Amino acid sequence: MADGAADPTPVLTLEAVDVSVGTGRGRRRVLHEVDLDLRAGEVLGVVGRSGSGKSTLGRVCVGLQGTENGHARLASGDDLVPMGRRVLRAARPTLQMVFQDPYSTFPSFRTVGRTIDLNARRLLPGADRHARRAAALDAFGEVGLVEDHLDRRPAELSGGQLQRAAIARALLARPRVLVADEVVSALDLTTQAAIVSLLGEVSSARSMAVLFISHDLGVVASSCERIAVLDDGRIVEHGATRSVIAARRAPATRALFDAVPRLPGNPEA
Ligand SMILES: Nc1ncnc2c1ncn2[C@@H]1O[C@H](COP(=O)(O)OP(=O)(O)OP(=O)(O)O)[C@@H](O)[C@H]1O
Repeated sequence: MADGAADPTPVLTLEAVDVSVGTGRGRRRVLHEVDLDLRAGEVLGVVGRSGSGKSTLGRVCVGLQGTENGHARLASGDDLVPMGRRVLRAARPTLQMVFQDPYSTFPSFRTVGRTIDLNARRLLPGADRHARRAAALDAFGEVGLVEDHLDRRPAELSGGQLQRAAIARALLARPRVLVADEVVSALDLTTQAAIVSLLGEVSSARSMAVLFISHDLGVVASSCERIAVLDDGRIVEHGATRSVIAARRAPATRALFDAVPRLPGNPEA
């Protein structure tokens, strides 16, 4: 919401979602009965150790991951889980995901602007070249980039600038849900803080739900008012960040808490 407060109406609600992956005897369940709601204007943190199922959960939220049981309902009432191809195709642009490595989004041989324009052709059907460029410039402005950045190749931008460009690319679709999967893990601490704060700003300004995935409880705690802790594919704690961290009921939460480095002389850091 524009005033910075989250709208409690869910944009997406997961109910008892089970996911299994692999085939034959290697098939196994990696998400168990996950309940979660994503709210407009809110950055919801999902934290868990490596392999706990965070990315799988993120993919469920954008309709990229098939599920075995449960529902993933949009505010419109459409369910992503048994959703037919036609409905999913219509909903997909409003569900966007940004990944850890922005170089996977932007091929090295194209300017960033060219890649974004190729996406814009699909996401903004009917928009001519000038309208697409204007939309890209708008999105760039929103993430703190300028026109000159559009005309550079990925190697000519910093990691933080390229991650901003990846967020801008996702914003072109005017998403209702943005899944940010370890988007700051490869960045230095100052750039991490800037990107985290940018996600909060765009979520609030656009009344967009952001699912912020990280293995780092410190990063999530600094950026999300509400968090869910995943362990072995189950949400073991879920609630206001402050309370979850203060109580640290689940062993997984305690382990993540203990992994956050403390500065000498500042036990609270
Ligand atoms: N397509 C797949 N085939 C087989 N196993 C898979 C597949 N996708 C995910 N997994 C397994 O599911 C589990 C959850 O994976 P997922 O990537 O969701 O975890 P994660 O918490 O995001 O891990 P990381 O932080 O290391 O990225 C892991 O054990 C992973 O090996």
